[in-house]
Amino acid sequence: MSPNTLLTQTLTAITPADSAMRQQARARLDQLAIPHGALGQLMDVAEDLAAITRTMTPSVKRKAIAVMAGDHGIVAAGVSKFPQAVTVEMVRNFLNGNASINALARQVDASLTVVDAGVAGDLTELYQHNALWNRKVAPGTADFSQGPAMSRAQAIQCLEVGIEVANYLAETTDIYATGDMGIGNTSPSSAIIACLCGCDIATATGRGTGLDDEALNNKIAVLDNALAINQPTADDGLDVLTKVGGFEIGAIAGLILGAAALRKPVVIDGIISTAGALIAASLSPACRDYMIAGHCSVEPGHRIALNHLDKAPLLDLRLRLGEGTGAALAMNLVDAAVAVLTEIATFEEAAISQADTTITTPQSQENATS
Ligand SMILES: Cc1cc2ncn([C@H]3O[C@H](COP(=O)(O)O)[C@@H](O)[C@H]3O)c2cc1C
Ligand SMILES: O=C(O)c1cccnc1
Repeated sequence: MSPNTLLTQTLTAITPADSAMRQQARARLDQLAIPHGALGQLMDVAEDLAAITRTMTPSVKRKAIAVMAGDHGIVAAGVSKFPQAVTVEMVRNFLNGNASINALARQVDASLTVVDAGVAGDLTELYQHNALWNRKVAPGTADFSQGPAMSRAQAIQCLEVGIEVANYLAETTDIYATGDMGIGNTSPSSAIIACLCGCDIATATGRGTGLDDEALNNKIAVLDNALAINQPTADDGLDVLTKVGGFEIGAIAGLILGAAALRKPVVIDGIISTAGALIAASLSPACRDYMIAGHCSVEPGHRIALNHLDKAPLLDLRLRLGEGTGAALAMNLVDAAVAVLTEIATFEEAAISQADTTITTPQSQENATS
């Protein structure tokens, strides 16, 4: 990588979240007028937000969801239940405001940006739409069951698309969420997870949009063979993205890197977004600090990837959709985490009696007198 590209500048700008601010937040959370730790995972997110934003009063009001779209040559091997045309059709649906992500983004008052990172179909008539970015790297990846999905230059290009989106939105955004659209994209996601988490491809592969047993077995065989042909370097995110990735997955990884460089939180959606998160973490381990895992989907590889990133998902609702839906839903809980940190009084502030540290049970009284 040459030193002056957007990617290298962004990687250089990423530093770990602030541990002093994390400690300060934890100290306050420990003193809240509740039984110790009683708000559970919301308190962990509150601590993360303080460390990410370097303030005890983080704001996550201005929410931006970016849906990265791209197509996949590997659909020719019969790995998805739906035809490739659905990718374009769903992009149109997003722009008309009628998709699942539109409904859930409205619910949390989040903006929606749709990025053509590599859709196979022609979107020319839609580019006039302000919410759609034309950053088509190529009309779909190559079929990675035959050779690499993309060139190394294209992998860097799609990462930089995501960084560009993060930077463009930065001025009006407190918190990002990732989303994806691309028929066939659970296949590259499972392949990325197998490579970067070091697990068997069969354990990381699921039914996607609803494959039956026979089609699932075919998907596993296709992916197993694709990994044997491509031999991605197991711990090299750029090589893995190049050989078995997708343009929208690279753009998701770039969005995460961009958010981390800007010191803003980013809520990660389902298996496709989490595959992007693995690529991002492989390029910059510190960027993991800025990720909030929105949910855990039904796809078996998703749990493996979240464990590898050491991220506890906020929701487990049997979702298996993508588009950013799980991340949008989790934004409600991120709002709640801010309220926990900024609105709840401590024992001292609210003049509430603290827990007894010398609890007297009949047994301990007996011990004391004997
Ligand atoms: C109508 C429709 C809307 C979607 N929205 C998200 N996906 C999700 O399903 C696709 C991945 O599954 P697979 O790898 O099995 O193709 C992606 O487009 C993902 O975003 C959809 C899929 C369909 C059919
Ligand atoms: O985990 C996801 O987000 C997912 C699962 C199946 C299909 N599309 C997306």
